[in-house]
Amino acid sequence: MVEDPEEGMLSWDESVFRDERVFEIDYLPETFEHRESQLRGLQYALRPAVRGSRPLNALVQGPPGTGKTTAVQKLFGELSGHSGVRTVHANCQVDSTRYAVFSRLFEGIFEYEPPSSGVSFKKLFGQVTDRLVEADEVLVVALDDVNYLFYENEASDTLYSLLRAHETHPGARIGVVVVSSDLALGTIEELDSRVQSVFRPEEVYFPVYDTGEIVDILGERVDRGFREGIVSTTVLDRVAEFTADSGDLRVGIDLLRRAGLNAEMRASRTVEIEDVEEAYEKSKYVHLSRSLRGLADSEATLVGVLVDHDGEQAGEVYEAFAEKTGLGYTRYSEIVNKLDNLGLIETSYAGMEGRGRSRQLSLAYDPEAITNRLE
Ligand SMILES: Nc1ncnc2c1ncn2[C@@H]1O[C@H](COP(=O)(O)OP(=O)(O)OP(=O)(O)O)[C@@H](O)[C@H]1O
Repeated sequence: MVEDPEEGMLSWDESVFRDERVFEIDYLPETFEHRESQLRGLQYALRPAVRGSRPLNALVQGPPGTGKTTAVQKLFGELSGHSGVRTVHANCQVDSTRYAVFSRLFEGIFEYEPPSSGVSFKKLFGQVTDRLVEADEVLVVALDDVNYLFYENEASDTLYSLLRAHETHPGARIGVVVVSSDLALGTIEELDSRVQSVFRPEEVYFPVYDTGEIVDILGERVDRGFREGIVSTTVLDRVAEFTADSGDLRVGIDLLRRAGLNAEMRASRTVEIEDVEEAYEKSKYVHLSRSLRGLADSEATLVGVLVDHDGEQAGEVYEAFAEKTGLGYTRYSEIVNKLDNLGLIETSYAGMEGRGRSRQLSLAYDPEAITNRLE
């Protein structure tokens, strides 16, 4: 390495990072501390699969960024090493209808995509279950971010098909792990009664990490991601405080990476508190970016309309929205509810009437932060 003559300065070919990939969103951590009891709970539910039996269903709940997806991925990785077990992870933010979920299952099982049109749901379902029976495999399905299936009114149908598969297609063995980060959603209570009567899941809760746990987890990332001596304990503590305030570990991981880039920008060999504080101005929006990324065009359009009509009555906002999209009031109301559930907007009843059109709609984030991320 060529040393820059000026002490403490990075030269062109130096980096504060040892391995920047550990801060990427889809990096699966090697160590997974502070989730022992949750892993045990899930293992208990899924263990029958390795013996060739239908596993228990599970309901995983907890706020965003508390390790739910990572826990499921770890266990699925272990399970898929067993012959006779097939695991498929569906992200309902992407696959938000029953048909899309079953297409994902088809792809996971056959290892190629189903034809893009002309296949009925019934046929797709039959192909999936026939194959499972033929191959003598147990299927474990994760419905991650299941709240999106609820927003589209598809949750009951999807679960009903999966949970009753062994009755409609004898010999099929399917277990479901339902994952939700929307705590306002009473997942089980919101399902149709016909589904509730067959869905008695093992419940596993993921609480937010406390500051000490965050320091442990992020400290491990720092060791892997940064070169030695770059991030001091004081700086790590500051990152952990910001992370604990948001409750979402993603904020901390994003903060570390951005703070490292800021230090490099200053050509500094150490990350300082000021790098972290500057980074926080962006990292605090990781949740916003993630929610916006999952929106359909018409939904994003409504968010855009609200930037210009922030705080107005639902009826007024609708007029501007209809002008852009031509969509009807019913669809508009559904989108408003979804954005409300996602925490992107806040709704309140302004007048005495308490009726739909008199609801007041406000953005839950700084309009400028939204505009920058909508593009
Ligand atoms: N105990 C842990 N050890 C190491 N990394 C962790 C731990 N818990 C979470 N993470 C990391 O935090 C990030 C968020 O975790 P994950 O995606 O599993 O959260 P989640 O609860 O599924 O979030 P959401 O509900 O928003 O989907 C991931 O990058 C993951 O690697």
